[in-house]
Amino acid sequence: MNSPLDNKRYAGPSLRAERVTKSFVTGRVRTSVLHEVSLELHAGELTLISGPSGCGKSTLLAILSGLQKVDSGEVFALGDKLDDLGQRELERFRLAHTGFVFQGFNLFPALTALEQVELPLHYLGLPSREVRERALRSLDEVGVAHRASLRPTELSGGEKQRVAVARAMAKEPELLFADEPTSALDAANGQMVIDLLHRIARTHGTTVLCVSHDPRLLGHADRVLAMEDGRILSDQRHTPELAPGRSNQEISSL
Ligand SMILES: Nc1ncnc2c1ncn2[C@@H]1O[C@H](COP(=O)(O)OP(=O)(O)OP(=O)(O)O)[C@@H](O)[C@H]1O
Repeated sequence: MNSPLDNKRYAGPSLRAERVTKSFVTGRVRTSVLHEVSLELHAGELTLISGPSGCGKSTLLAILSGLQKVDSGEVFALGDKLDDLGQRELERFRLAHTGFVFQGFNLFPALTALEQVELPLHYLGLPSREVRERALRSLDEVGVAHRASLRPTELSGGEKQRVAVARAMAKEPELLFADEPTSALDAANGQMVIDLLHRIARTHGTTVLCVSHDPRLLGHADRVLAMEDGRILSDQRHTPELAPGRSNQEISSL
């Protein structure tokens, strides 16, 4: 097995789940959330997992990203079996190879947009100059470089989510996970964020996995997995409605 800290360009499916089951026990009640879910995800694609509230989307994302353990079954990320990694190795794997975008942005109130993006790069141990260059490049890529010195209270919802995307991308992760990234946004900003995630998948070869119950996103993914009651019911490929020529200036105007 490769070391989990190797720079990974894995030729097979970047994420693979084999007959994954998961249940939660609350008091005396056991809730089965995932029933033998199997899937393969590939680099350079935006895959959307859609389905009604409570069907297990976030649990599946948490398992595929190593945040939660399976009850049975196996998960492979960039060729590594996640269950074989110890807690420390898993944390290092996630730091080096994964990025996350959440519904609530998860920005630190006291930090400027630039500092939010720089923070994980410092954790990676990169030299200060590279940290600054990468963070500025990442903010520029999502169209908010002109907001670099502002704190979250001074940013719109769409700008906050774009800073969160920049923070996730600055590490140049192979795997990018987004849990309901557009739920707190209006239609125009929601579309902008999903198109950004799609563009990132295409231009960086990133595996982007997005879970959402927002039907407006369906047309913006390369692939849609429809979930219900802890099972994947369908797996469809799309030609996404994308605006590839959108400039950063246009993005900034939203
Ligand atoms: N830590 C936990 N402890 C107990 N039950 C949990 C836990 N996490 C999730 N569940 C339950 O598992 C089921 C699936 O939850 P999950 O968050 O994966 O669904 P979801 O499809 O992402 O829903 P939503 O769209 O509302 O976020 C729900 O019934 C939820 O209450």
